[in-house]
Amino acid sequence: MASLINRKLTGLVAATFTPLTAQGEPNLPVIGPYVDYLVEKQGVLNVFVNGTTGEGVSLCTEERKRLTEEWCRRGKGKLNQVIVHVGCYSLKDSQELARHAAEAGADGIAVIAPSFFKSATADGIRRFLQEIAAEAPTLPFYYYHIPAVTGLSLRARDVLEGIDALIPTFRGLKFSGSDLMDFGQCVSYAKPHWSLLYGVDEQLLAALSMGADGAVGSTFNYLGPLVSGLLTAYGKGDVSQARTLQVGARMPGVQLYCPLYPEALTAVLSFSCRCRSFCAPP
Ligand SMILES: CC(=O)N[C@H](C=O)[C@@H](O)[C@H](O)[C@H](O)CO
Ligand SMILES: CC(=O)C(=O)O
Repeated sequence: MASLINRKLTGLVAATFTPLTAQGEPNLPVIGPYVDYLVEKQGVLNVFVNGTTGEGVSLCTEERKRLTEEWCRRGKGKLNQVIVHVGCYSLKDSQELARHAAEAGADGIAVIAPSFFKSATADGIRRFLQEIAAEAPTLPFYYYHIPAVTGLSLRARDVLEGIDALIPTFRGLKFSGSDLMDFGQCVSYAKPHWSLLYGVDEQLLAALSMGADGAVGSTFNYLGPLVSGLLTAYGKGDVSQARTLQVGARMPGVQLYCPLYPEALTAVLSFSCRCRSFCAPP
């Protein structure tokens, strides 16, 4: 088997939602059917767990660990890659989750920049990421850039500068921003073994044309076949068809402008996986 670190992540990655019970506990029995639903109905073979859509930062580390374990256990032999978001405000919590993800059998980890106390410099962010990545030295590591949520004004390209010297496991970027100039500069700087994954589903086609290797998004939970068609059309050079699929996709328009989106997504998936689930407050 190719070592984890050498497997390039491409194609669609579903940013999974987190099913909770009415008592606010992770609804673990839903994860098995959720995996089957993604594979069989959506044709999506990679997941990004405990991220924005998964409301990871609203969960405690114990809950995140239980979810990680269940996704890794249920995904085994069915999913290609389970990427776990381990970013927290606390460095030590993030390190603990990074170690745990490795033990649980995750295929990679990702970290968002902390955003309450914002690290003013790219160097500060790189060091924060380095201290987490070092705790899981066998796992591919991805930086998760999502400026509209973190409020961080630093360009992703600046964070990438020299990052592989600090983080030998660095394997790419999840870029959830609409600044395609910054994204293009990341593409231009990237090493061939990095994956540049785009995260604003509504303009994926534009990011493909800038060089995206794949995409991580919430809408691939329910628009998998359509977006796979978009990737195929683009791959064949049929931009007209890809555009028809992109603009016809009726994507929700960046979630942040749509405050009820997590609730709506939870409802759709509760229905699809035939179970009732809830979101994390607030
Ligand atoms: C803010 C946010 O959650 N962005 C997601 C990924 O990063 C996207 O997948 C969006 O959910 C998607 O583009 C729908 O607006
Ligand atoms: C879209 C995404 O990557 C997330 O929800 O974390």
